[in-house]
Amino acid sequence: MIEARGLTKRYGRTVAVNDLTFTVQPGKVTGFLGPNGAGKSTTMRMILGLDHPSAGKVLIGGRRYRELKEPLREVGALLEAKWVHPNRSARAHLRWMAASNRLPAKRVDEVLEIVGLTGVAGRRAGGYSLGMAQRLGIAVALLGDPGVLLFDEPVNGLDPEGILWIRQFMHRLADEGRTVFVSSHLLSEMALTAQELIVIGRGRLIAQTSTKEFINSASDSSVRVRGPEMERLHSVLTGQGLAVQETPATTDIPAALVVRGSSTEQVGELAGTVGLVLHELSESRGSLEQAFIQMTGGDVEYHAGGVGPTGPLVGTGPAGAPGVPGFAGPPPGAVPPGGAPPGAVPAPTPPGATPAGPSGPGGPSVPAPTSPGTDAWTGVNKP
Ligand SMILES: Nc1ncnc2c1ncn2[C@@H]1O[C@H](COP(=O)(O)OP(=O)(O)OP(=O)(O)O)[C@@H](O)[C@H]1O
Repeated sequence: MIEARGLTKRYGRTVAVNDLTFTVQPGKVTGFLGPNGAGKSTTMRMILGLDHPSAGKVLIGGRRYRELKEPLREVGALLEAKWVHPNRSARAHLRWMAASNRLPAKRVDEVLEIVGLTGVAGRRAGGYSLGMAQRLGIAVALLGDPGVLLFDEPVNGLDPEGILWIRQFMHRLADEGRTVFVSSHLLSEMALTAQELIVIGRGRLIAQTSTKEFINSASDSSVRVRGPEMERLHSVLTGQGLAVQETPATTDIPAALVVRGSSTEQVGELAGTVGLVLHELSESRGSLEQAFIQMTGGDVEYHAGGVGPTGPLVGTGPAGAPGVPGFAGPPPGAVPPGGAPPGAVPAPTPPGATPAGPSGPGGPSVPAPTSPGTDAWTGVNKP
């Protein structure tokens, strides 16, 4: 289990992590979700003792990282894949890691097998693809058979096969009862990977909730319904206080009613009770990414094309409901349609502009201060 309490990190005037309190439970994959610059990597570095909190604390199994007697046996991490000496083979690298952490050499072949690198373990790591390098990084993280695993944006740059492998692998680790904490800036990816979500924006907690609940609340959904007696259908639905909109027919799509704030079950049952025939009854769910941008919009540090927090990326309409008239989009920091997700904390007032840091577009992704010797002891994959 990982517990953060009031965790804060300041770099000069930049508050990278702001009073974060959350818990990561064992036995499931927990996603750490936030836009670029939200403070995910900084938080992970503090969990791993690579950075010191300015305030608050973070505990692994009830202890600070520096208090762990054999850290590699307690926590493994994948922060950046391409850090192995290019001329060293995967096996040689793992043997060196195992020896410097007093771990049995036989564990090297075990982890190579687990990540599927046995067949290429003798090849120089410099020639590995990104997917293979990620697997090697994961093998390093698993060397000490730790109960807690951290992955920082593990699928970045991978092809679909690599993404699927990592996703399934994380599920397997969680099924074994481990604590699996994985960061991403993509809600769509986390929707497929994580059972639980911790969502942050500009270093602050936005929500800690199950992925299912977060998605249900975050993305607007509507029911499309049509039948031969549209007028009667309309009055039955509005008679129940439902918000109903008519959508006219197009060349290939027939006219229908769009019902917000309801479900296909409710609409179908209402029609059924008055004996109305239906020709269509379907649910459409909004785009997750749109919902996520909307939810964290005021907390995004970097916007494409240098657009600020009040620019076009924010408030482009309700999630996945482009073209719905009368919706101008919420102000930055506003809760999504349907209210805040369960477990949501009040949206913060966006602080003043912070200086662009080194993790901005084009900059290195993890500008961690160097801690000589730390890598060998933690198994943290840093360049
Ligand atoms: N060593 C550092 N010195 C100064 N500022 C830093 C440092 N590390 C991070 N920051 C700043 O802290 C904030 C959070 O950065 P962090 O890398 O933790 O975010 P992130 O959510 O991991 O983003 P990304 O997905 O882009 O990696 C950013 O404003 C970043 O510029």
